[in-house]
Amino acid sequence: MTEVLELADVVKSYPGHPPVHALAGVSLTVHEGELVGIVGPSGSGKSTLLHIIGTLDRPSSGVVTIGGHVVSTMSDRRLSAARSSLIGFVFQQFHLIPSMTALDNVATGLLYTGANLTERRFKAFEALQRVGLAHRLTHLPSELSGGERQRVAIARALVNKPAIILADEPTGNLDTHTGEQIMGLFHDLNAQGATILVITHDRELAEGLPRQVHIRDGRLESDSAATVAA
Ligand SMILES: Nc1ncnc2c1ncn2[C@@H]1O[C@H](COP(=O)(O)OP(=O)(O)OP(=O)(O)O)[C@@H](O)[C@H]1O
Repeated sequence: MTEVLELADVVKSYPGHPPVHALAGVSLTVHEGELVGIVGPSGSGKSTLLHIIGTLDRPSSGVVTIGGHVVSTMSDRRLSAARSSLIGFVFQQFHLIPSMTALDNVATGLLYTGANLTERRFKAFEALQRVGLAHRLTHLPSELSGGERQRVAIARALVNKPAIILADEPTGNLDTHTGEQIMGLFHDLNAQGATILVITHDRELAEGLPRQVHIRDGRLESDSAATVAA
């Protein structure tokens, strides 16, 4: 199986008296085609891990490899160019552009690829089809339900076929039923081959995922994949 993500002894410390070790030596391997929940209580280090896996921040020490690229030492310029092919982000608050149609919101996921507008819109259309929103292309975010907004955000995340889809509390802003539909969509996309990491404080949500990694006090507390393998 191909390794898509590897964290090797990742430490992230914030200066202070005393310093805070938000990540205190995290090692984790995720293979292509996995659907993994990273679960932990408030203050456990989830956001810090999200920023580091998402290449938005760098570890104090340790190595992060995504899709075969060592991103922890990559220059900012190369990272900016590569990020959308490495990571597709899905956030709790959707983060759509209010003045843009669903189609153009998704097409923004291809802005740094060099594709022209026609190509970007065509790929955006295909991505919206994959999330079941081919009938909502010209709607603005304000004309969509919460679940539909999150589907647009998921289409934007996957439009450039990133190595990993990284979802931060993706159901946190949705009612229970809609949240279950969004998790169902992640399962479908995963069955089609997408590698997906869901970061959440919600143990129940994580229990519905094939692999769960628990984090506490900046350390991996347990990994269901390791339990199965042991
Ligand atoms: N910029 C920062 N400077 C100093 N300490 C920080 C900084 N960011 C996070 N921390 C500390 O690092 C630890 C982990 O924080 P982090 O935000 O990663 O946890 P979390 O699991 O995402 O929490 P929550 O679910 O409440 O957002 C906490 O003790 C936090 O106070």
